[in-house]
Order: sequence, then C-alpha cells, then structure tokens
Amino acid sequence: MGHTILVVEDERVQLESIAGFLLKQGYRVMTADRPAGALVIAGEEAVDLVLSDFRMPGMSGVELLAGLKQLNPDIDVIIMTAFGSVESATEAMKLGAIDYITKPVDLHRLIVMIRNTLERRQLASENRQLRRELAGRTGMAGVVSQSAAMNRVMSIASRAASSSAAVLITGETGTGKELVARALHYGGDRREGPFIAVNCAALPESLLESELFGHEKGAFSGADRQRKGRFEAAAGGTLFIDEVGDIPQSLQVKLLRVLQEKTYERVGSSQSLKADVRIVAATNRDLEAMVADGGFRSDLFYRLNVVPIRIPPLRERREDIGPLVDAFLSRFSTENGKPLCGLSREALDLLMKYPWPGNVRELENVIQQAVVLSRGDTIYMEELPLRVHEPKADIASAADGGFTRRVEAFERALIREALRDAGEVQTRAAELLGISERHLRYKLKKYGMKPG
Ligand SMILES: Nc1ncnc2c1ncn2[C@@H]1O[C@H](COP(=O)(O)OP(=O)(O)OP(=O)(O)O)[C@@H](O)[C@H]1O
Repeated sequence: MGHTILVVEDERVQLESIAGFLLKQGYRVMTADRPAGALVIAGEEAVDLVLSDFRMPGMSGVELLAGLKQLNPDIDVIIMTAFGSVESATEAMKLGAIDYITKPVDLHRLIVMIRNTLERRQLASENRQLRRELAGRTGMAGVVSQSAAMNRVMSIASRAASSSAAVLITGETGTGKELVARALHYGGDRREGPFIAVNCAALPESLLESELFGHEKGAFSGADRQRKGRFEAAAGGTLFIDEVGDIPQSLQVKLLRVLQEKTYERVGSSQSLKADVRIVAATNRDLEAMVADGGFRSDLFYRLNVVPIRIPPLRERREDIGPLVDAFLSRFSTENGKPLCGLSREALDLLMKYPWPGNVRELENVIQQAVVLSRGDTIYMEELPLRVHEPKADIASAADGGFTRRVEAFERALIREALRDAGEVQTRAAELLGISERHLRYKLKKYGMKPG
C-alpha cells in the first residue's frame, strides 16, 4: 500500500497493539510514545497520517497538532480520545484534525477511517494536480482579484507575462506570490515550457548550489552520479526562485553571473551551459533594507527587480475576501463531495473583520476546514476556528469585550452541538446541556439562533 502511518500513544500496550494491527494491514508504521518524539519523526519521514492520543505527558494534544501542522500543513491527523471527552476531540478538529475515534479503539472502525482518510487524500492530491493543469491553461484567470490593489497587481502581471524580463514578487507569506508567478508563466510565451520552482530557504548552502546548477559525478562526497540542476530543468520555461532573500552571499555572486552572462557551470565542471530561463523571484523579506545593511547584493537586487510586483496583505484588500471565500467554498465542496456550502451572514462578517496574518493561505485553510466539518449546507460562525472569533491583532476587539465575546462564541458552539446531538429537539438538548428548556430558549433568542 505504501502509506506511512505514525502512531503516537504513551501507553505501550495500546501502542504496540495498534501498530501491530496496522502493520498486518500492509501499512508502513512508525511509533512514538511521547509527542516530542512524534515531532522528530514527522520532521524526518514522509508521514501520510498521524494517529495520536490526545492526552499525553510532556505536551498537550493541541500543541502536538499545531507542531505537526507547522511541519507539514497537509498531514492528516486522527485523534484517539478517551470515551466521554468529546469536547477535546471537537477542539482538535477545529485545529485541523481530520477525524477522531474514542477509546478503547475499535480496530474495525479505525481501519475504515484510515482507508477513507487516505483515499480522500489521494483524491485531493489528484484534484490539486488537475487544478494546476487547468490553471496552466487559464493563466491569469486562476487568480481571484476584485480589489483595486489586486487588479493593479494583475494588470502589471499580464503586461509583464509576454516579456522575458525578470520579475520580483514581494509580499507577506500566503499572499499568493507563487500563484502570481505561475500566472506569469502560463500567461506568457513560455507557457509550453516547464515551470520549475526552487525554495532557497529550504536547503543548506551546499545543497542549494547543486540544486540550482546541478553537479558532476564525484563533485563532492555523495555525488555518485551527474545531476541536472533547476536551471537546466527550467530550460525553455520559467525558473521561480522562492525566498530569494535567503540566498547566502557566496551564491548571490553565482546567481548574479548567470543573470548577467546567461551561462553557468554544474558544480565540479568547467563546461559552460547556456541559461535559457525566465527568472521570477519572490520573497517575504524587505530586500531593499537587506541591500541597505549589506545582507543582499545591490547589483543582484537590481537584476532581479526589473519588474517589481508587490502583493498587498489580505487585510489591506478586504474586498477580495468575499470572492475568495466563494472560490474556496466551491472548490472544497466539490472536493469533499458536499452540497455546495454557503456562509451565514454572521460567519462572513467575522471573516471580513479578521486580520488574516496568514493571508490567503490562512483563509483557504479556514474554509477547507469548515467545509470538511460542516454537517449541512450552511457554515455558521460557531463552526469557524476560535482565533477568527477573537483575533489577537485586532485591538478594537479587546476594547469591546474580547473575553465576553469568546465566552459567548463558546456557548453558541455548545448549544449548536447539543441541538444537533438531540436531533434538534429542544427539551432533549436542554437536558444534554444540563439547563432548563426555558433557559435554552432564552439563549437561542439572545444569540438569534434558529433551532432546526
Ligand atoms: N488571489 C488568489 N486567488 C486564488 N487563490 C489564491 C490567491 N492568492 C493566494 N491563493 C491561494 O493561497 C495559497 C497560498 O498562495 P501562495 O503559495 O501563492 O502564497 P505565497 O505568497 O507564495 O506564500 P509563501 O510566501 O508562504 O511561499 C495557495 O493555495 C494559492 O492558490
């Protein structure tokens, strides 16, 4: 089957029994009896799915989940929770866990859950691939833009696309720099050629050099055969140099030479190769400030910055939030086989007010999660993550009673859940909540929540 599952559980007997069972099912299984160990494994191995206990010594389930998602935002996590602590499971799902199972674990249910999750994962990745190909054909059309600021960005991009001038895209993380780089490629004359991306922050200096330029067999210990670099792979197309501000000084010189002379050599070779690429670079750093304090070569900066494109953060172009929400809702509803979801008025209001420190990527994640968790065709504000309810960076919200708003959001979530579990029967929901039916009716009225 080839999928790798990481099981995290501090009770050894449980850990071994689940791991043994999954091994027999043909999965590659890794185990950790402490959350810290799990993070080490997830950082080093290509893990597809994590099956984790929620209460363990040393680190809370919430922290573990956040750590795993930081290492790999695409990792799927299933939580194992003690019978009766469904709140923590719901909390885990709000934080991005894909599903939960109560202990003692029913192995039959577990395997169905794992198969479904892995299958959905496979479909999602195929979908992403198709979307990329489609975006390839549609070029600029794949980029949602409604605000004047974003329309300006796209107007510059469409004019730059048909030239071969170097473009430098700046903007905070998640603003869409790579998406715009792809639009530049697929909207231009080189669209039939390859679009190759290299992330300069992800690799140590020595590897980055051979990643960019390739190496000859025997160029350094471990180079047991010749390897082509990204410049060669991108021949006839576009090379997207992401996080260009992280390129070490020694490589900045080499990159500058390629841009000036359009030739380069593989590491360990003296034969010059012709660089036939269009360069699009991106960074979330302030390159001009780096130039001023000597961290980035000014000559390289000017070579890269022929056409500068600055993508503003989402909080400075709130008109884009609505159309982006619509685009993501339709994409994720289709991907998850759900009826086309809409957002309640209050939910959309919250999204419009939130400062979006993670920009469009964060909005995309919030909508994806809400669609996955939604039980009907409407997403209510209670179904949005807590941070959206009380944004830390939003100073106004502290002044108008952040604490009360948070308690209220929590109350609403509890009520909605109880109503659901009670099949929308108010008497039963009140019983589940341990309050009188009158009290429940009062709360429903206060929050303007419609039962049913
Ligand atoms: N205007 C947009 N329309 C549609 N989708 C968008 C838009 N902007 C960003 N996205 C989506 O948001 C996600 C993040 O975008 P992208 O990876 O391009 O950001 P980035 O600025 O390159 O991030 P980083 O700096 O972290 O590498 C992607 O899934 C992208 O498709």
